[in-house]
Amino acid sequence: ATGSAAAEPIDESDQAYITPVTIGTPPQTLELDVDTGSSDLWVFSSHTPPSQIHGQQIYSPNKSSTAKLLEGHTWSITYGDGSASRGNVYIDNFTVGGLTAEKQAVQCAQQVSASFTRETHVDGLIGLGFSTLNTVSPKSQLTFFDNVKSGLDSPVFTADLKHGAAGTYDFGFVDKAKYSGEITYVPVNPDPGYWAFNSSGYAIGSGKFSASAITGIADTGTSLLYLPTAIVTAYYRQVEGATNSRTYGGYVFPCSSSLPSFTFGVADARITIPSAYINYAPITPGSSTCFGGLQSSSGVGINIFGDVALKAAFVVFNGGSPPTIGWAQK
Ligand SMILES: Cc1nn(C)c(C)c1CC(=O)Nc1ccccn1
Repeated sequence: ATGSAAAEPIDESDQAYITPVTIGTPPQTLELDVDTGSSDLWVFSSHTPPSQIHGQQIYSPNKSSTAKLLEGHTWSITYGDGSASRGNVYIDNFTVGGLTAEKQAVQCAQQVSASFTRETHVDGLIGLGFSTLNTVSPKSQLTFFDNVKSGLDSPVFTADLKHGAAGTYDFGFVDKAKYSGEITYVPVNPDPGYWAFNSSGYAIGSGKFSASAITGIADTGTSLLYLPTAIVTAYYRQVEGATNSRTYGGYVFPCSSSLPSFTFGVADARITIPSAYINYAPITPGSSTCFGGLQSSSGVGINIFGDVALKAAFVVFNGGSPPTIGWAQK
């Protein structure tokens, strides 16, 4: 089997991408944020306090004839940026891009933090990290990918995210039409539960490539690219008027500044992020001060190749044994 689903940016800065899914019988449609940086599939639901719902679509298990409460199980997750959610668990049919997991654990939110409430277009997350990270207790649950993997033509899913346009998540196949040149595969360390890999170095604009092993995670659920401070300060030294703002929590610069591109290595391959992707967004709508799409990972604790990096490439998440990750230009 194979599947293919759209990944729509929720706003003009591609802060997140949403993918339509259906849950239960009759099917209830929600739009979820595919997140390779976590492994919980959770949704706004009929169990979410109305005061915490601000335009999101909800899943009502009591309206699904195939929903079954997973008795005595709860979940609670806190993301690196401090956002959080928690709740109970139902088992139901879950379909993405024409692919159905019959008995998918659908985690219903009974509490979401303010930043999730503010994100009106995001009805929940589909965690596609390794199932070891799943927070359901007392028995942890499998991700959608792990539930459908054995039935896929190939045990893979791919991300083709775009800047300001709809991209796709494909399951079970690698679409040659979506990339140029070759895909370079590198090992993944599944132990932390993330798609962790080593980048081979970086270059700023047309500068020389600096070889250095940078361990990071490929995280579709994080907007920006977070790298070591030394790399980030070297980058913004080339940006007129850039400063590291404590007020805004990162590097900002005049929106009119011209920015260099940023290239990262994957083994001997090179992925170049166009400068436009690094001019991420005005700090507040209409401001002439812009926030950078490349920020330091020192406050994060881990290097994160988020959407700013991912949308410059075609990425293969290979769930075979051993797992690997493939990067191609497009
Ligand atoms: C932005 C950020 N800061 N720090 C410290 C980390 C670890 C992140 C990444 C992050 O939290 N991603 C996220 C947030 C919500 C849902 C899914 N993924």
